[in-house]
Amino acid sequence: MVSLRPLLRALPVFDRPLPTFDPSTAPAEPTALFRDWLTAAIDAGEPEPHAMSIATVDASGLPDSRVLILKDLTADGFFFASESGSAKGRQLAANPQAALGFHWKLPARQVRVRGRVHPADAATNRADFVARPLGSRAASLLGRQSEVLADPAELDEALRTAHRVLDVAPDTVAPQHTVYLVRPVTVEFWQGDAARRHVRLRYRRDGDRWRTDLLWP
Ligand SMILES: Cc1cc2nc3c(=O)[nH]c(=O)nc-3n(C[C@H](O)[C@H](O)[C@H](O)COP(=O)(O)O)c2cc1C
Repeated sequence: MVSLRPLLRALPVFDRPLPTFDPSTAPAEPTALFRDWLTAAIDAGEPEPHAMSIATVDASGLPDSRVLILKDLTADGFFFASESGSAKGRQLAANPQAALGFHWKLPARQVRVRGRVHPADAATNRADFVARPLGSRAASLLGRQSEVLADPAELDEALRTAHRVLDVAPDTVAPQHTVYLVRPVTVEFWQGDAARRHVRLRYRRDGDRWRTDLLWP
């Protein structure tokens, strides 16, 4: 097999104008800084700036990771939605802890979040579900995320059935649809730098307040 190494080594890293980040001006709350950075990523034209990786751990202790969409950010923390019966849903039921990773490539910024995960109650899940676009609701009605798909034709048929169900009963809610809150205990902001003098600022929850540390890059 031809080595990928020369190709990978030739790829530029942080070889573009980048913003600077002065941690001495950072707000007391990480949510405020997250909002600033997300807004900057949107303004910079970052595709899917609200996409994040979420790492969970399975029953054997093996980490797992996938990309999801951030649905909201409040003083409580970071919200996403998925299916409770999926691989991640089962992992979170057994071990309700997760790490989130945001990577905004254009400004070379990363945000890392760690914390406990709390599923929402049935009323919240229902309200979130009915506010989703039709195609997303139909896809969620399949309710088989992460199961083995024996034949792609089964998926097409199941989607047609889900659309028929929603035509007849538009208020139908997928029972597995779950909104999850990640309540952060740490949130780290990382600003990349062409000269590799990256800036890292970590917020740690301490009772009702946040403490901050700079970290060596
Ligand atoms: C940009 C992007 C956004 C995604 N958003 C979601 C999402 O909000 N919810 C979700 O369940 N899966 C989403 N997915 C699919 C997940 O990455 C994953 O394939 C799926 O949730 C099954 O994961 P699991 O088998 O680990 O449970 C998204 C994928 C990408 C690439």
